[in-house]
Amino acid sequence: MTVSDDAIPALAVQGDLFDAVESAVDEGFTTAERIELDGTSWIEHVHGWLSGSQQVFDDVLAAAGWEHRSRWMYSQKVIEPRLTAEYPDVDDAPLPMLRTVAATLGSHYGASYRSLWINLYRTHRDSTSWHGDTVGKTQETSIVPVLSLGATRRFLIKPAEGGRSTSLTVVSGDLVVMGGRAQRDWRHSVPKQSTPAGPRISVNFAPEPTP
Ligand SMILES: O=C(O)CCC(=O)C(=O)O
Ligand SMILES: [Fe+2]
Repeated sequence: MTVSDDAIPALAVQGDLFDAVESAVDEGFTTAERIELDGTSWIEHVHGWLSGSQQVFDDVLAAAGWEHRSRWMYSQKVIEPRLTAEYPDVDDAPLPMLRTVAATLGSHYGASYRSLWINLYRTHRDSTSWHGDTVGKTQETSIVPVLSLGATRRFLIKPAEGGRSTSLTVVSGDLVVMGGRAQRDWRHSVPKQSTPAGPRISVNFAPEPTP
């Protein structure tokens, strides 16, 4: 189901024209903090990677083609607790700057990012449950970057076979990157929370298979 534009404005955070800041990424990834999850998987938290992220949030919120997806789980149709916009080709992404972002990520992580999907968590009640990204089905190892915009939320990752989860508190402009076997051996999620939060957008980049 495509969400009509009428459904979105209530979420828009009032942008002040005079506060408009140029957005820019840190090409040196100087604030990257890497956590080795195990011998073959890692997660990296790049704090404040994108500056001027509020402007990017506003622009993506307004321009993306949001869909409210549902899928069959056993015999029940379940509506996902978030909105999504998918762009199999970054050239069709709602903002040209996302192409620059994809290219910068590609050269830093030695991968090629063409395809992306964007999530909108309308409130603290929206979420993404435990999963590994589909790239894990076809690629033994992969590097999946996720750019956060808007409200602060928790990003969790735990071993696929169960165990303690590692929690990252992710603020607007932060980048979270999962690498190695993280999509096969680990599961990640953005849980619902009881503390009220405004809307958050995550931009997820899928790596092309390496030839
Ligand atoms: O929103 C996030 O930070 C992660 C979303 C995610 O893992 C996904 O859509 O596959
Ligand atoms: Fe994911």
